[in-house]
Amino acid sequence: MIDAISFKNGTFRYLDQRYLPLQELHVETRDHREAIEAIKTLAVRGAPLIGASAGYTVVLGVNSFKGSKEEFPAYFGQLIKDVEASRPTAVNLFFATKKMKAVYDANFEGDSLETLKTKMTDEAHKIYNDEVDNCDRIARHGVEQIKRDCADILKTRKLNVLTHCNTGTLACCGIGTALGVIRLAWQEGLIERVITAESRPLLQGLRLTAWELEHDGIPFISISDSSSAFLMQRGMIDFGVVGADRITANGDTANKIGTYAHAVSANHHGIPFYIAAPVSTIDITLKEGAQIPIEERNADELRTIFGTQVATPTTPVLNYAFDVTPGTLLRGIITEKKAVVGNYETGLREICS
Ligand SMILES: CSC[C@H]1O[C@H](OP(=O)(O)O)[C@H](O)[C@@H]1O
Repeated sequence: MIDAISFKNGTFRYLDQRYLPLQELHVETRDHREAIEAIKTLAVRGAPLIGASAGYTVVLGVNSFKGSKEEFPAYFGQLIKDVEASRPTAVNLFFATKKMKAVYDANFEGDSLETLKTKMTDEAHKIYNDEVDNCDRIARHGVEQIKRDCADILKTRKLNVLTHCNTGTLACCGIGTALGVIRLAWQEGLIERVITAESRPLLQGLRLTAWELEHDGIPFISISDSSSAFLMQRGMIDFGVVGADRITANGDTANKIGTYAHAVSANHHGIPFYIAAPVSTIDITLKEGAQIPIEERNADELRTIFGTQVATPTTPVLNYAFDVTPGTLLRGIITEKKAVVGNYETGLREICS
């Protein structure tokens, strides 16, 4: 398995995804500020992995505290704020800090700081291990849903699947969410070919998903984001499955910019389009997608391509990192608990209770 992140003996180790696929560079740190920077710069990325990394980052911060127990509450509060300021959209990050705060609330008064640090480390590992398990369950539910929805096609041939950005081990701790569904579907002989949309501007699809699929020996082709509608029109895509960064109570879903366009095209062509994500990505407190904070990133991510200037430094740019796909365009939302199909208000509330 690809070693995206790990935490051993107080050291956080991550594979710096900015250099993939051309260079596999692992970084080790015991400094929570460096770990926060790794999340901000997408050295570490992907909603579930961001959540797990946020948990370990809190542990790094707690471990480096040298003050008195009386000084700890203020320090811990600032640490949580700093971690939560790293990226705004993936709700997994806040799911993780909420878990870490719960350990603090339950144990600070009665425990020594050393015991508290141990309990927080255990919680961070639990966040990571739960996401590994969630991927396997999501994959199972996803494959069963695809077998139902694509049964007619499967009578005569295998399926061609579109995916966007990266939702594999590099994003999810385990086999992946959408890519986990694809991996299991491939193992079960359902997949002819994977079509990975490049995912401008940081090219998570062209660089990372392609690297993971090549690593697994799964046949794929990469396309420009704007090609998906044309391939659908030509009958080259049978279904789409992507990940998520935040899903609201009505099924509206924030995911990498470009997802909405794929979903509109899929809907136009009558092609099933799924979200695959753990329950930790569902924000049931938000009624609809318009409430999701959408990250705007540095304009130079568009003006340059990995260090090469392609537009003038003064070119005006709007660089949204995510868009929001209405639940009405989704065939289903596949979670570790079940595939929610149809009434998302009811179905999502049920699995979040
Ligand atoms: C399995 S969720 C991965 C999710 O996160 C990605 O965003 P980023 O690369 O900016 O962290 C993208 O939205 C993926 O779908």
